[in-house]
Amino acid sequence: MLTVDNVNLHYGAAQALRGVSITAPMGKITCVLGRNGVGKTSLLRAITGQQATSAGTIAFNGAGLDGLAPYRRAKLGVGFVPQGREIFPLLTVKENLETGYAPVARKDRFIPDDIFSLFPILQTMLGRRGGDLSGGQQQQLAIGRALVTRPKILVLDEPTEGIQPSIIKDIGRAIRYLRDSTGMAILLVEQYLDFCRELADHVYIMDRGEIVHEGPAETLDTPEARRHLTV
Ligand SMILES: Nc1ncnc2c1ncn2[C@@H]1O[C@H](COP(=O)(O)OP(=O)(O)OP(=O)(O)O)[C@@H](O)[C@H]1O
Repeated sequence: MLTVDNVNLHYGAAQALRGVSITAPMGKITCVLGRNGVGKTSLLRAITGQQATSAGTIAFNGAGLDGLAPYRRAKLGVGFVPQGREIFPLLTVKENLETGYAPVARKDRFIPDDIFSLFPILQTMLGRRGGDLSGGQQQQLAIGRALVTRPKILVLDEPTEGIQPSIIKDIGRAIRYLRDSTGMAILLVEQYLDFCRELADHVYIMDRGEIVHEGPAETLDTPEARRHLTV
């Protein structure tokens, strides 16, 4: 499992994470909710190694991640689907998927069939440029690219943002399938409450850089949880 223990993160003098502790067990979907700007993306940046922490520890399946560069964490099985998707617009869908080869052994440098079973549209659009895809298709491509790296934990930053409902359903199904078929850990950050309530095994809520609530998905309906989520 992923263990984040008492982590602080600063941008200059501004503190974005304050003593954050969470776990994301294998075979479970863990969801972190919270309003805009409470530190959700910063938490994922700390986990994936894009932003240095100023205190605390992060470990995955017993291996300390602190101080490791993002590609080293990818090699250890941390797959990341960033906010805004970060698809290469001028590369084809196939080439975008192949950018996921970097951290994998030479023998594993192929695109697993599962990706096309989960997202058939990617197969039909393999030769199209990433920039020509719709937002929802780009999100599927971003998840596909992360799966090419053979992650043991999939970390997703607001996968439903700006995406039409039918594709949100497909993405939810894919995340559930990945949990059940591969036993990977899934950690996702969201603002969309219903998506988390349906999908999550365990939820955390953040407010102003801190974890302020933790529990099973049903606890999202308690007045205390709602208070932290309403604008
Ligand atoms: N590169 C940066 N430099 C300085 N401050 C930053 C930087 N990135 C984020 N922040 C600040 O850190 C705080 C947490 O931001 P963060 O993006 O982690 O929140 P978030 O919950 O993911 O929000 P959103 O839902 O908008 O993505 C905010 O106050 C934000 O302004």
